[in-house]
Amino acid sequence: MAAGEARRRGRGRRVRPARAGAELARRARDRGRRRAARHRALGDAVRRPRARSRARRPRRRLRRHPFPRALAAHPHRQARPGAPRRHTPRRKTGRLTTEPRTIRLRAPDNWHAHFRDGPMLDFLVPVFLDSGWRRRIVAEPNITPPVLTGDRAVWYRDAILERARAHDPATTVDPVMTIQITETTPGATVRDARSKGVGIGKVYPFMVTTHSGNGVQDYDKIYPALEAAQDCGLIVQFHGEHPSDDIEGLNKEAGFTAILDRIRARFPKLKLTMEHITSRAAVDWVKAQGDGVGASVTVHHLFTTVDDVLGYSKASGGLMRVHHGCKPQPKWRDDRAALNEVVLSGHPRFFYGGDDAAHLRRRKEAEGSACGVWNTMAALPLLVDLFDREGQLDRLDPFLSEHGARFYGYDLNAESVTLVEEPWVVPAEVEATGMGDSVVPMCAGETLKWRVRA
Ligand SMILES: NC(=O)N[C@@H](CC(=O)O)C(=O)O
Ligand SMILES: [Zn+2]
Repeated sequence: MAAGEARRRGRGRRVRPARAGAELARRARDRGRRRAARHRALGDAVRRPRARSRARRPRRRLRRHPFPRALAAHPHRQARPGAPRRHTPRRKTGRLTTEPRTIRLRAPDNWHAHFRDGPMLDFLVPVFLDSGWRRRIVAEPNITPPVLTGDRAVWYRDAILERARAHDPATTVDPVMTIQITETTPGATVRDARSKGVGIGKVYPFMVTTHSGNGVQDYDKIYPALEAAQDCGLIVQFHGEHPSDDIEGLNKEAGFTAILDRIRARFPKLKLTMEHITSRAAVDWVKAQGDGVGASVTVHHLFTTVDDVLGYSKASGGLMRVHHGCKPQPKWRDDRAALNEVVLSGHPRFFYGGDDAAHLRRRKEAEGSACGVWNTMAALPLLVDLFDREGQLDRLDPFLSEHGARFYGYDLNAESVTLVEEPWVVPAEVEATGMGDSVVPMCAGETLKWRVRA
């Protein structure tokens, strides 16, 4: 997004997190009072029971081409000046016609997220909780210095939990610990980390993404660590892009499957995840594997293509959109179609991993722009809208909170998160307290159909 554009958008507002929290709480109280008043006046239940709402919505077959519709409702279309705003249709519930629909989800897990460190950590943790991410969140290890050992992972988890408890003393958030596996990680370090409760090892390719200067060039060199991981049951997550300069950027993910084939042949019992996949090639590769291979999918890769980043889509208005830029970069429409199809089909080895990757505005809107999409706030509203439009709401809980939990060996969450079908304007930017800057969220300044209930 061009500098200053968000400010020009009248609908977007700059929100201070602390004030935003108070404001949300106040609005929630007001809503509760209004709802109670309506109950008293009308003596009726206003919230549609979930079972009934599902029963009423006939299950549609998965569209062969979900995108025309997804594009028509693409959030960026709504943001264009002068474009008609879409309004949430009010559903009729008996006599009442004004109460918005609600959906109660099993509390979602997020199998890939960046909490960062220092003041950014203080800033981000409350946003995760307020945006509905209140259970398991995989804490990526690419902080400074990186998380390379079990001891540092335990420190990081405690640091995240401390911030979470300060924001909400009753928090149920569960930061899932990771260690980064590099070419010099000894097997003993993997075993030690596992004994300290670390469940995931993370492999970044050399110099492909943020803080990946210590990433892997020669995958044979991580075999001792992978062997230990296979033995002690550490699941390994791969940022699946080939580090070789001989393989060009948009082909790096498809090219990486050759590396994974070799790893699979050598360590057939190693459980692994191909993360934040973006291509039909990756979808097909993961589908062709057995139970030991899973894949995480972000929300931005379900919605955007490379044209949205490079400024070729109508929605981009002909401008390069750095806030959509991330690694792996979104690919072509057919790749996005493959992601949508597999996720909406309910395939049990595909689960949500947001790759929530906040960067300060000055790091994004720069020559040498940092990669990463900050989707934490918009993710759940966008996913509910997508699954709803495709008539697949029944498959949203599995995608968000069941497939991943089963793959990683956890019980299903007992908690829930509620979303309300009410237009919600995503802030144009959020002040990054104490950092003299802000962070621009996905769908900045745009109106989404659903919002997370505080
Ligand atoms: N996804 C990104 O584009 N960036 C991530 C790193 C990563 O997960 O690749 C980040 O740390 O900002
Ligand atoms: Zn990431």
